[in-house]
Amino acid sequence: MKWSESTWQQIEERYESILTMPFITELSDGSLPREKFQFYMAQDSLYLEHFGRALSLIAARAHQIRDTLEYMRYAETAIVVENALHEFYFDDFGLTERGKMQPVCHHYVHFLKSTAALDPVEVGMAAVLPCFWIYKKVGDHIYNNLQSDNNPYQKWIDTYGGEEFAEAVQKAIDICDNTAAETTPAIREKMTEAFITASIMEYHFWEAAYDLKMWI
Ligand SMILES: Cc1ncc(C[n+]2csc(CCO)c2C)c(N)n1
Repeated sequence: MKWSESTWQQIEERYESILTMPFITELSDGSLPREKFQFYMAQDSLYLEHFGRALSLIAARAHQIRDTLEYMRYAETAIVVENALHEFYFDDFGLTERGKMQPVCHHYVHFLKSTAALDPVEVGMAAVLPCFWIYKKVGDHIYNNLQSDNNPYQKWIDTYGGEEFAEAVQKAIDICDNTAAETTPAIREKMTEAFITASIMEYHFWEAAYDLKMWI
């Protein structure tokens, strides 16, 4: 069994629990309160900037030059393309500034950046994978269960349902599988651990937005 298959099995239950979170169900039916989405967008905008930096570190450290190129593209997409989505929502939802990074976003980006900088590069690759893979799965789930054609969050939903995004995600999974196959059992184990930790952080990112969780 591929590394990605056995690792996904270990987060399957957590993934299922993401699908029933109020943030996700209300985003799907369009009833999510505006202030919760605003909180999410502002934090996500900060997240993307640092996620792009983590991807750039991985790009620099990748063993294969073709993987370097791939992670450079991911970094560019994270910063440029995804930011366009945020700009749209900033205008549309009356957000003027991103504000301070709040606890869950802070925890997640620091985990990603320290893993990308200090752990073996294989572990960094595994740590950033849930960001792609979970968003793809959640995006598809929402897309397939759309209840209204007048959803204020439609643009967000479309971003993660597209074909181009699907290809990028599959490529990131394949790189991790090839990397896992070539590395040691100890590093493979650390890859799995990092993947699980990042998956848990994805859950908490949405939970924090719904609860508007801020520093005291
Ligand atoms: C908390 C959080 N996690 C994942 C994503 C999704 N995402 C961000 S960058 C990227 C890949 C390159 O575009 C993907 C899939 C997000 N927006 N926010």
